[in-house]
Amino acid sequence: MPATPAPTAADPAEAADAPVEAVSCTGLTHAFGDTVAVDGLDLAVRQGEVFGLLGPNGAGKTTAIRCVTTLLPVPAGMVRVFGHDAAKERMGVRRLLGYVPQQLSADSGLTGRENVALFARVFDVPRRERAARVDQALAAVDLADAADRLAGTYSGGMVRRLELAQALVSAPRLLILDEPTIGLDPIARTGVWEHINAVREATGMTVLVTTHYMDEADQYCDRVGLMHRGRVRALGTPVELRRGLAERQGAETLPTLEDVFRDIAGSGLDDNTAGGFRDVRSTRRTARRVG
Ligand SMILES: Nc1ncnc2c1ncn2[C@@H]1O[C@H](COP(=O)(O)OP(=O)(O)OP(=O)(O)O)[C@@H](O)[C@H]1O
Repeated sequence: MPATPAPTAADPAEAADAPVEAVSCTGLTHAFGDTVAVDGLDLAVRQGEVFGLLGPNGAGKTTAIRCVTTLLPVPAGMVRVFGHDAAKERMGVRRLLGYVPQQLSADSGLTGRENVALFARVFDVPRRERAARVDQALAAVDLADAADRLAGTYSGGMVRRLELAQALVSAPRLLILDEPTIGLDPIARTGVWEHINAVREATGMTVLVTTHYMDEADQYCDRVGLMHRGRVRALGTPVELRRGLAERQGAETLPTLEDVFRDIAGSGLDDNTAGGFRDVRSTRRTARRVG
């Protein structure tokens, strides 16, 4: 009796059943003048996962996610969000996502509640649902008690949680966070991640996050892509990547994710990234935001 062939990715039945990826980038390229920030990026983020895009300063992380959010055009290649073409269906894509950029998005002269309500209006949350949705978003990030204080009186961690509430008020299927914990103390960093995870578990939302903090990625991301010079150079769960390096090196103890990155980037880590993966520029931005 002939053996039943194993299904392959080319199997039309399986392809029809396969869930649409939350984010799919194919050959994405974006240049600023002579600087090629993203250079033929291939990336697939699965529905419901927390995916970490890691890499040193200038790797192209922010540029790539700005293409996914439609804030930057897609000059070459293809970007899809839940199957929608980011170049052709910009509004359709925007309705599916919440975005917390590195730059200031909370207004220090408004209360926490007013900040979130503003986003509810901008993102077309139906008028009769708005007050309840604003309350829910504030509660989800533990800011209900501080909701009527001016955001200018918030700590750095509270500001980041407020920005999270702004992104969550439209109930996005995909939450994109650019360096959500940069410049925060360890307790505030943990708080931000716990709130992201709680909302993800409650809603099944997909999370795409950029970070320099390899320890956070190790702890909180289901899968990571290590980006260097405009492309993802290694992809997998944190443990898979760490075990892979241990096998290559014949090491008895499990290396860290930072070791994996150093192995992949090798001598390509230049002066801009000396001293590890701390982002001085972003830290300054955060200092300005919360100062
Ligand atoms: N608006 C811009 N104009 C010109 N060059 C830019 C612009 N934005 C980014 N670049 C350049 O593109 C490259 C990739 O930058 P990008 O901000 O995407 O990297 P990143 O990985 O997010 O870095 P960081 O962690 O420092 O934010 C860098 O060389 C950067 O200087």
